[in-house]
Amino acid sequence: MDIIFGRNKKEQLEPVWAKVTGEIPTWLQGTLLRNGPGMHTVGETRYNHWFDGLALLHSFTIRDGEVYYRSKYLRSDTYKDNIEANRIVVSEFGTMAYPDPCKNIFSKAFSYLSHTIPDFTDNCLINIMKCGEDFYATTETNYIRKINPHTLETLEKVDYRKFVAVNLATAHPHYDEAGNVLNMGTSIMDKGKTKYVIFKIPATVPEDKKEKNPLKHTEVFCSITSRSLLSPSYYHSFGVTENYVIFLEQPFKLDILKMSTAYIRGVNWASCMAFHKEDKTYIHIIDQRTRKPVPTKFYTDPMVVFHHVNAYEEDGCLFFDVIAYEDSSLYQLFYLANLNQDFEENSRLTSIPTLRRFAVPLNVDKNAEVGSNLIKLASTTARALKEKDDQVYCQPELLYEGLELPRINYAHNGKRYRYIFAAEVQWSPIPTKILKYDVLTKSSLKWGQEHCWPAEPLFVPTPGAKDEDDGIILSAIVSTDPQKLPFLLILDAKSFTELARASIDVEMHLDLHGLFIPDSVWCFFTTIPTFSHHEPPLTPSLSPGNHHF
Ligand SMILES: CC1=C(/C=C/C(C)=C/C=C/C(C)=C/C=O)C(C)(C)CCC1
Ligand SMILES: [Fe+2]
Repeated sequence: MDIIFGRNKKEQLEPVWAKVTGEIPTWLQGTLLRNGPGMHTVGETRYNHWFDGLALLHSFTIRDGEVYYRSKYLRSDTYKDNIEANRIVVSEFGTMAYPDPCKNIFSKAFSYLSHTIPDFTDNCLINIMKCGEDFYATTETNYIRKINPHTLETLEKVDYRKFVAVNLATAHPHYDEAGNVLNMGTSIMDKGKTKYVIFKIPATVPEDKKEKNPLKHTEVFCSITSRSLLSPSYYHSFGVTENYVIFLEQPFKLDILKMSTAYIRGVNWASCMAFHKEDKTYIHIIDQRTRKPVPTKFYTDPMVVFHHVNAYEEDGCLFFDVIAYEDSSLYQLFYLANLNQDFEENSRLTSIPTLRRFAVPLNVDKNAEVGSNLIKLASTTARALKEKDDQVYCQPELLYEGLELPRINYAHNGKRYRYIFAAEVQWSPIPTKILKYDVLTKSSLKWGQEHCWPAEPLFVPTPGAKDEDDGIILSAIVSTDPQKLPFLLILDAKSFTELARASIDVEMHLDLHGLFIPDSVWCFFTTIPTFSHHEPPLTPSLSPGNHHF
């Protein structure tokens, strides 16, 4: 297991052709671009946690039934500083690092304390975000890194703080139909307040505006004051519907005082986060029309959510589906020391990830009896119990046990939907199968094969699709069997049967998240991607001249 998780992966700068078996649908043309940790040791030093690893971007380009692969380390400042020093010099989630061992530790500590919030890493290893015509590698700090999605080159380092006052931001933004980005971040102790800030980055900038970079037109959509100045909630994603935003202020919290002294105490950021099992989970529902939270105070039992699946409005209710845990043990499991030979014993979750559906009444009858259930629908067993003082206690419906890394047909984001594509996980954090879950019939289809560890399954719709599941699933599969090459799996999303696989002779890393860029998007680029002389010889159908750029 150490080999799969902890070993540094080589980058594959020259595109390498895959061996394709089966048939790739001819309409499927584009690039699957994904991100995840790839380097876990630098010189003699080793990261403690899998989420610390240096970002390795990889892409699978699908053209005319063929696939080629490449990968490249994100040349973040963190990467460059580490490589130059030949040791880890920048702190990550699970590893505190000391840039200059010769320098007087007190002077360094003093400079950190005087800032309260230290400068975070730009090792953007979690996801890829599309912002206007630009693509960014993202993590959860205030930094994102622009990348060239074709060559995987690293471009500008962008500090969110230049455009919106946030110290942290999620790696899971939402997009509306026009491509505008909606994201959330935490602003820590700014002007005496700690807030959760929802912000919008426009997809396009009006012609008459001087500043062409959409980020420069970022606007704050709404802010919610944290319940506590010094211990805001940690969150990894949030939900949207057509008219609302859903934010869970969960009892998995950051301790800002601990963070401000972590450096001198020699502890990592992860140790400054704690699950408060005695606290509630507050459900904030923000009305997009008024840009204000609805007045009713909704809450539920303590839980930890990393991934929101989807949400929608129907019959006067707001439904939201999340993958929830009973505690924060997931983050504990990814310490590399646990992901070793005795992995089966050391990496058991203490709570299994479950798909839970919440139903929130949008018009709360002030005169409803205390204790009454405000959800009067036959379609769900989720309840919302009226309490005194405008409070409503929400009890979810448990839909499925043992799934993570959920994706949907994004055309249904914020709308009524039926299918969830996810990785099946049981008591260990390792996906063993890919799953299609039907929230209507509560039935599932699965794909799995011995020794195969699938990555997050991504849905790509068929052009002109009618049904929600008209399309294909893409998932990068790594194998624990050294004899077996990793491959890009292409499933028919309806039947969940294999259409094709593209095996690639590289040591592929386990990744986290990414996106698919259909070839039609390339034509928006000012510089049309051309094939460099490093690339494999072009077949006539692959030459740029023959392509529909
Ligand atoms: C560096 C850093 C952070 C990094 C968090 C990361 C890298 C989280 C990754 C989460 C993943 C991959 C979850 C998957 O479900 C914090 C804690 C935000 C704040 C302090 C500085
Ligand atoms: Fe995630």
